[in-house]
Amino acid sequence: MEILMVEMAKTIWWIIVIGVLGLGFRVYGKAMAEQWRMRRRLMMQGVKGPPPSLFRGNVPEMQRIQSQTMINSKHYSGDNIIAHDYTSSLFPYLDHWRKQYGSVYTYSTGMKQHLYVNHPEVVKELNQANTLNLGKVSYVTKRLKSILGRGVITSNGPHWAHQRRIIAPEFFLDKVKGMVGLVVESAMPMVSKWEEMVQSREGETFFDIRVDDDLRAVSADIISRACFGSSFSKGKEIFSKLRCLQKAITHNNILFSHNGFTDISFGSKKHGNAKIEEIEKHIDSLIWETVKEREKECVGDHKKDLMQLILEGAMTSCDGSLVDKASSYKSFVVDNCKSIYFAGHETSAVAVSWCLMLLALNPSWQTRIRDEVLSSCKNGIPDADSISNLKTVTMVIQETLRLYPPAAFVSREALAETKLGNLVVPKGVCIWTLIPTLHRDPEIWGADANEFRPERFSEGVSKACKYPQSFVPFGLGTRLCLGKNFGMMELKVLVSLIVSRFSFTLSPTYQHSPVFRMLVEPQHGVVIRVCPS
Ligand code: HEM
Repeated sequence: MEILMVEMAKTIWWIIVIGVLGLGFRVYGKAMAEQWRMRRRLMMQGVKGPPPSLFRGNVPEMQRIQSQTMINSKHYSGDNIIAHDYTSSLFPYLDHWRKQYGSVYTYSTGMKQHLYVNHPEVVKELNQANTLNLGKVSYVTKRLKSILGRGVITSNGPHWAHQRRIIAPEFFLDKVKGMVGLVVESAMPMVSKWEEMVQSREGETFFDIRVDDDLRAVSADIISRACFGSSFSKGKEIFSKLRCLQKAITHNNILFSHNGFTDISFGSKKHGNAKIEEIEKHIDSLIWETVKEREKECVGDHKKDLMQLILEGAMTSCDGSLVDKASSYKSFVVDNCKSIYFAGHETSAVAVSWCLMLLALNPSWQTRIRDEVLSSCKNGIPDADSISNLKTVTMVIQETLRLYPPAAFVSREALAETKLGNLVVPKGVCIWTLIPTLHRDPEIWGADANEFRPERFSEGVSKACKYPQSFVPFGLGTRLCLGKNFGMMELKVLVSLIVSRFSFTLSPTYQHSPVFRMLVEPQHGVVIRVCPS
């Protein structure tokens, strides 16, 4: 009898195992078949691409190309640095396939079919597609959940549209103009600190400054004060935790690592290790504490800064039916604060670092900026009026954003079948536009596309290149960067203040090594060699 019971238990156990495996294979098989169907539909429209393996798509080839590139990596210096199209070292497989299949091709990472789009005409279509059918890539937003939550950057559909409507007014041009003074105030302590450092080295012929951390701190201060008022006293801690989180998340390739069965079954948890979850919880509670402090301080008496708009927006969202119930008041507020914190400070700080690197290699442009700032701005300090006269500064910043756009990709997922001109993109396909490649395409920018020539922007973007819609440092279409005006103003102020006070070259200790950590940033920082004037 006992033996019979054991045998029965064993049989039941095997039935369960076989049932679960069968179900798993069915789900997996269905998802795989879907991917193959998407690929076939794209190929029938003339889109080519590397042949994928059955389970892992083109991931093995991506890994092989990537490791080959690491072995062959070169050392860059001087003019070589500017000419270096770093996409060939950061995303070598994309570059490899572009040369093989052209500027529109398809590839697979197993459970995801991708469409690479770097043709100016198709990018234009993407720019003009005024539809909620193109959202952010869902598997990437899952992986970034700890840092951006379900805020405006990562959400889609009506929930995204609602959040964007709440945040957008804070960054209208007239509002941004009113924040110039605040940006100057935040930047001056750093500039004075650098001046003191240089003066204290009297007698020495040069002084090296690693600019990145100081710029990050200034940019963090700016965004805290501009968007969240004085109540963000915990800002410093939040920023340093966000940076830790960014490094922890980008330890793995967040964009193109293999998305297999585990991604379908376990979603974001697969990548969530204990360290990431711990930092996330810490950041969320820091933000929530500051919100509570602010609510306690006084009610209804606040100036309408971004924090106030988000708080009011969260109230209406949670009362109404626009947002599904899971999105509570707390996560609405925390996620949007986190998003603005991240989007608003890393991007600007990295852009100024790259700009100083390029100016260090081009001292004649430093002189032109210095002359312009000193002649247009009282005491060399920009204000709401003089900032719009800084034409040379603007050109240099545009050229920096062309050669070193901090955001490497515009990415979208077709949430429903979508038409881009003549191309029908099946539902579920992820679309990738590699911004630096588009910005260095000689077809668009001419034979000098790999050179630093700010004068190409002297008559605006429309005259700088053949297809103006291909200049996309702030992204494109309906998801265009919300902080574009604010970011440009901030860059102009910082570059003007620094360049009008210091002449500098690139320190020999600078190691040119762009790295992708959600943004393309200088892996070892930018070190400038300041010469006392
Ligand atoms: C140099 C500075 C900056 C650069 C290069 C930059 C770049 C970008 C890019 C490429 C996107 C994605 C657009 C797309 O998918 O088409 C984006 C989105 C966004 N950026 Fe920026 N950004 C900068 C500064 C800022 C600042 C200062 C803020 C806010 C204070 C900000 C807030 C946002 C937000 C909220 C989004 C999401 C918009 C949406 O999905 O609707 N950015 N940015």
